[in-house]
Amino acid sequence: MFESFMAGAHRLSRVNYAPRAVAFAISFVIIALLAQERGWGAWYLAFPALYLLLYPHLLVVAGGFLSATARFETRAILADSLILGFLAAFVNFYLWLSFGFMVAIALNASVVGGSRQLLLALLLYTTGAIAGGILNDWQVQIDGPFYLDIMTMALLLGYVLGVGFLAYNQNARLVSTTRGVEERNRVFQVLVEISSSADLVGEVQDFIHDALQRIHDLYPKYGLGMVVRDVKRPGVLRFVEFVDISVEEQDALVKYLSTTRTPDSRELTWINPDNGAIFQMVFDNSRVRGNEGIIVVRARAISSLLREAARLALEMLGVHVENKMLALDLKHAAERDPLTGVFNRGRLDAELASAIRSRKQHGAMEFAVLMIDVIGLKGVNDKYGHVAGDSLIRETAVVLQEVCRATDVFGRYGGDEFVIICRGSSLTDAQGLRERIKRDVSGRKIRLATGAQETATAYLELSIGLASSSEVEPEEVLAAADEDMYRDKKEWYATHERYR
Ligand SMILES: Nc1nc2c(ncn2[C@@H]2O[C@H](COP(=O)(O)OP(=O)(O)OP(=O)(O)O)[C@@H](O)[C@H]2O)c(=O)[nH]1
Repeated sequence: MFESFMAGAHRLSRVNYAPRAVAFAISFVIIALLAQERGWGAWYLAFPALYLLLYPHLLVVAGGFLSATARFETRAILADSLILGFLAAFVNFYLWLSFGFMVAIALNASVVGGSRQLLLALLLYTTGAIAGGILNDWQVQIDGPFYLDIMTMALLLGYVLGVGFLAYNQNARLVSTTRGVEERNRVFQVLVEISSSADLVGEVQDFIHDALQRIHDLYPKYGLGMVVRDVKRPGVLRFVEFVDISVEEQDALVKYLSTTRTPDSRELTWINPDNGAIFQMVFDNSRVRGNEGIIVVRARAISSLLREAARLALEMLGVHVENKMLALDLKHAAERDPLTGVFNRGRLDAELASAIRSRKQHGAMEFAVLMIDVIGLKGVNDKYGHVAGDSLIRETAVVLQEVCRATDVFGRYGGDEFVIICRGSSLTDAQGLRERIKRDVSGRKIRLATGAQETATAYLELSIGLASSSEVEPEEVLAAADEDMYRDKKEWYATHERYR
């Protein structure tokens, strides 16, 4: 009940309440004992009783009632100074009590308001003492019975220790709050860094690696892991990244996560049965495109802040993985030929431009281009229909792709024409590739789909043109390869007269 009255009071008033109430109550006992010693009448205790026993409680309730600020309490301390000065005169300046009052108000005022408040408090204490002295005809009796001296000293000591203890606690709380705020700021900063790094880092895997590394820099004592998996099929782990976790433990974690469903609470503690290591896992709940993010922390327990950071990082990860996958899909769609799945003309042009640039900047970077045309596509179209023609184009792409080296850039230039760009290759290398195609691919028997489950066969015939930057200007390589291809085609028709 009283607690609820007090709840509205300022924190400073609430902190001061208990020490004030206790110290005042003991002061009253001392005054009562002194009154008995000196034979003062009971009526003499009415004012001290009201002030020392009742006032502290009324004060804090009033503070609560008025929803008072800290100022209310600093004013109350000044009022205490005046009244305690008055009380000092009232007890005929009994030395230990007067001294104790003064020390207490000086201590209180300086802790709460610094030197200005201290000066004011001492001034008011003196004023109260003078006013009380005048009213009390300057009756002075500074000594008291020994046991009261000791009691007052003990009270004073207890009060000083109490205030010191409170100040220490307040300070400790302040330090821990400051630490919390600092940590929060660091976490926030890292999350911002992760977010902005997403635009710089190209691949999702690199992004996850980078994000995890940054979180690890923040919490270096924990081993960390980040996993993106298919929500419906937990066994399908799309991305897995670990920092500061041994290979054996990585294997155990991957195995465990492949078979574990998402817990309802989105949190899990897992103990590796092999070595007893404890892992905390936080699951992301925004299932972007059917994926789920998991952050793994090797720790007995994690702070709520780290948990919160993990959640935010996962949310961000979800958004960025989504964006990156979308961008990859778009990039894939933009540079691929829909019929064959190999690079389209746009990508081939870009690769060619890049090869031309390199050749111009670094003279040694030679490149060669092979232009390949399917002979007789029109005939296939006419004889078996366009489905069969498409099938021939697709099969040609497959067999040519097989013959290319990893460094070659292969694509469909348009219609029945394919291009291979050989970067960093000499003319002899490219000639070798052309020979390989002529030998291994040309003349191959191809099965063509002609419609509903029907097939036909055709022999793949190719005319191949070749040009290299070692022979012509880089910009002219493609046109030269095209020209060479027509020469080759003519030659083919010359030797295969019946196809005319
Ligand atoms: N089925 C199909 N046909 C295509 C496609 N693109 C182009 N063509 C056809 O392929 C033929 C290409 O023309 P040409 O190169 O003159 O025909 P060709 O029969 O290969 O003649 P040569 O190359 O001179 O031997 C044209 O008839 C186009 O209509 C395609 O995507 N699918």
